[in-house]
Amino acid sequence: MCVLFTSLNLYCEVHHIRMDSKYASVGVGNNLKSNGLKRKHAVENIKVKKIKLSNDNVNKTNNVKVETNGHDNIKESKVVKETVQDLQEARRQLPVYMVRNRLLEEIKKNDTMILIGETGSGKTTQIPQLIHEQRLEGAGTIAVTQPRRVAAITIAMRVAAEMNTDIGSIVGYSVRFEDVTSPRTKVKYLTDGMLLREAILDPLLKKYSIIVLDEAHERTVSTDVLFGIVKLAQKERADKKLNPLKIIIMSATMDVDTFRKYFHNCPVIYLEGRTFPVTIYHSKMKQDDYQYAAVCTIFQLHATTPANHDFLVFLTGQEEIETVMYNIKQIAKEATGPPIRVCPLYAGLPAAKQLQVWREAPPGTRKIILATNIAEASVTIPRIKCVIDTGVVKERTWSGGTGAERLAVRAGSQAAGWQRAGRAGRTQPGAAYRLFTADDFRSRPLHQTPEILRCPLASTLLLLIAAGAEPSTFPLIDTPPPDSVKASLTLLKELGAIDSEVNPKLTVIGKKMSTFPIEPKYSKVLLSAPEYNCLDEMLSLIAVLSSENVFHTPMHKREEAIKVKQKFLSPLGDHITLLNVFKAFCKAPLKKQWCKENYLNHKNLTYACEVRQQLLAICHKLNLTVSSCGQAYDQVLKCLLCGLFTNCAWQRGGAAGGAGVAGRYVTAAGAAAALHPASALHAARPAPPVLLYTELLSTSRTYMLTVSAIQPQWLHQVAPEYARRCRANR
Ligand SMILES: Nc1ncnc2c1ncn2[C@@H]1O[C@H](COP(=O)(O)OP(=O)(O)OP(=O)(O)O)[C@@H](O)[C@H]1O
Repeated sequence: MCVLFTSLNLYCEVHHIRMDSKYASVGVGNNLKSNGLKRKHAVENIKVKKIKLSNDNVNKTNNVKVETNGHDNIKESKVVKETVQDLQEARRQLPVYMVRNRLLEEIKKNDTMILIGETGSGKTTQIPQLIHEQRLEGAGTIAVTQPRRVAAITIAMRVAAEMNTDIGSIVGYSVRFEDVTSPRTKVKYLTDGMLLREAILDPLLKKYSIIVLDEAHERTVSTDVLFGIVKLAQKERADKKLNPLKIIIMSATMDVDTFRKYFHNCPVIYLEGRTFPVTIYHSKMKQDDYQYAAVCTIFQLHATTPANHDFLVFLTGQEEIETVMYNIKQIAKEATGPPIRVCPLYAGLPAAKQLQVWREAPPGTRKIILATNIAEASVTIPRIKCVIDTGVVKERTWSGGTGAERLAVRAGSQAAGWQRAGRAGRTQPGAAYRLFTADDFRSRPLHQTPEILRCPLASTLLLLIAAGAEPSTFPLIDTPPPDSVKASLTLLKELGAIDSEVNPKLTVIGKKMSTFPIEPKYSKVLLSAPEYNCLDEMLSLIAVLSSENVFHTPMHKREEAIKVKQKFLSPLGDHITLLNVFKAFCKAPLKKQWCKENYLNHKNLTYACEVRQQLLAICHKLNLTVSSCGQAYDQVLKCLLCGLFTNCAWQRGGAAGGAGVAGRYVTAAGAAAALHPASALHAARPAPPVLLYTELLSTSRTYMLTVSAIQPQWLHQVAPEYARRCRANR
């Protein structure tokens, strides 16, 4: 087991000042040529403001103090919690804090500005605090958006601690299903999706006097839409002589040219310097198996570094994280080095479990965090000394034409590489081990493709229309493919959410749909459920469908896991099977143990319970009657069809094809699709003539995921107009 690295220490000096650089992706390192970032994207001939840092008072203190007993015996170390003084001292060392007066001047002067500063320099935690200390927000509130909920929560907590105040008072956060703010809140961290939801109620976002759009490089659909919303809100507020809106766009690695053009050539402020260096290592040779390479690297480092050096490993998804976690635990039994605590971190993990990553491990124990790109930007996980970057990311792309999604593991962008490396070097000097070569890194695109160019747009368009915008004229940085927009508008029209595809307005049902933070097809299902007397079942089912896979099929116990799954299987298909699982989980007294015995994922089922609670609260607000249809599962499937009627597939050659063509279907859009081998219906004979699928996924073939058998006439009963069109087209 050996992975060879070449050391490319990009830090010639720790507190570097680049007086000549106009390049946005400052990332880590001061040598633009050697880190592969060319200046071809530099903004030429613009008024670039540079804030120069002084090295004088830069003092490398770690704000988690480790008291040792005089020698290097880590096991006997005592971790001391940060006091208010410690926190203030740590603040003073941050590059942003050191140039606060200059920065505040710029903020006062400009209505809109772009701020570029290295990872960990203090943009997210300090800028809003500094603004508030000067009361620049006036009577309004400062909103700071984050692409991910875990970042919004942990940063708000950090800022509240630095300001020595309770979370939810002056500093608060608002994320999907959780609002920890009060009328006193002046600094509010929130996900971009939440601000977008607020824009439905007030498109001018009048309660905010300053909006900080952080991690702009991520280009999530919600952030892209928000750029347009705040730009329009700023103009309209000025035109109507309402309270002015200040906009600050921030990142360490953004494409400045594009943003600057979009925001009327606003000033760009470059902030230089970071507190701690990060040394970058690249693999000397190409690694064919990045999971294997990651495990090798973990144990190489484990044997040679002190226990208080925690590791952060970037992987692509939950299954991969669980496999690597299993391998680490097995190898750790015989490996030399301190005890290990492995913590997963991915979007589908229940909120409380995600936050466990921020808990201190017992002294003398090494924490190894296995994360998806949820931990790539914004977050600070104290004690992370080594980042292990597999260099890959799982990316969904969607075809508006067939409605199929393609899920592929791809090489990440250079910006992602710098962001990942930037998770080290935040509370102490760090290192990033890239499991790919330097040449490979240099050949990668600078930035990833914006999400808006590759994902379904129905949810976003619904919110946009709910906020009173006209999709065809709405100012977006990048225009999504016309067939994506058309397919999404058609879907909204068919769901009854909008009155027309041209100049659309929300219908009554569309307005209700927009209050649910889930896909429109699912909110339509919930709104239809009282009619079928099954809202109780649908809440459970939609909650499970909004979570990650609840089945746990370990490679080494595959046969047994499949055998155990049989007891939940329904001949009607996967949806009722999932309902059986969820009902049994809710009844089980010792849930963790029960999940283990039944090869079910305890975390994902717990997350589904959380989601169900929140959806139920919204249903109560909308006065929907929650009742159960008992065992009348036809009702459940008909109700599901109310939202998913565009997801039907017919057996090729008709039902007469029998068992010979099992698994070969054609969707309403004309795409050939097969039943996924994991489906409860995969072995059904004769194969059901019509299926309802939840997702269509293209890998080597196009598969239907989470599927149920339906009666052909149901489609006519539930969506007669659509059924007629389908029949005419088939
Ligand atoms: N939860 C935390 N625990 C300990 N230190 C923290 C925490 N959050 C922030 N810090 C400290 O504050 C510094 C600044 O963090 P901040 O998130 O403001 O940086 P940033 O410039 O926004 O970084 P990025 O571009 O990566 O988002 C960190 O480098 C770290 O030293």
